[in-house]
Amino acid sequence: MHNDPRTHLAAAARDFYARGWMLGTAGNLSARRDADTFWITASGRPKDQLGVGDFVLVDLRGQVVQAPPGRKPSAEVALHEVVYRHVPDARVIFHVHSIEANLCGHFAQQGRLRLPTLEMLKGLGVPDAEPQVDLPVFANHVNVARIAEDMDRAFAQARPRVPGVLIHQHGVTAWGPDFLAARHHLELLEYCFRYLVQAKALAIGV
Ligand SMILES: CSC[C@@H](O)[C@@H](O)C(=O)COP(=O)(O)O
Ligand SMILES: [Zn+2]
Repeated sequence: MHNDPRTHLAAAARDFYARGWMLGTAGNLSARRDADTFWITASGRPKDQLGVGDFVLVDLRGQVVQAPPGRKPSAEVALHEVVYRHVPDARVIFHVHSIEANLCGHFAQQGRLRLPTLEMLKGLGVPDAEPQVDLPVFANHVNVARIAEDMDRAFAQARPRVPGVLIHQHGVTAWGPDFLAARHHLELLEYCFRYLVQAKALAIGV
């Protein structure tokens, strides 16, 4: 039970809820169980109170493999599938709704958000001295399958340079090879978002 990914996902959800990133049931988290399947949060559950009965096992085509009674996979499971299919070393995915991520969507141009040239981008795998890195920003369709199609098409052309994407007026999705790396990637992106919002408020060019 100690190494059950569901326990780690529930702990991450409590942490992110406390940071204000998963309020009102928002967001969804997943972790690969093996090459073909991953655990994902059940839809509509309070993210500060998840137990092992709040996770659904699905395969990479979105088929439910195992679900506790009355539980359905996250409505956004298709977005997790796209990431797992295209990014072989993604084993954990965190999707949260922070205020700063949503404000930053408004700073995007042509579907890309230029990240600030911060030392911390090294933690996102960008070692350049003057990093010029864009985060992909996808439109938020009511039909989640349409967002997944857009992501699938974009990832097929080029995987994002950093381990994350933004969905406009919705939230951020970050991933990593393990729980700690995925959390660090999410924290670093959220740091960039806070930086951009505050820089804008102070009218500082980044
Ligand atoms: C608070 S509504 C948010 C949802 O519409 C959705 O965007 C979300 O992140 C959570 O959906 P869920 O089906 O619980 O995984
Ligand atoms: Zn969402």
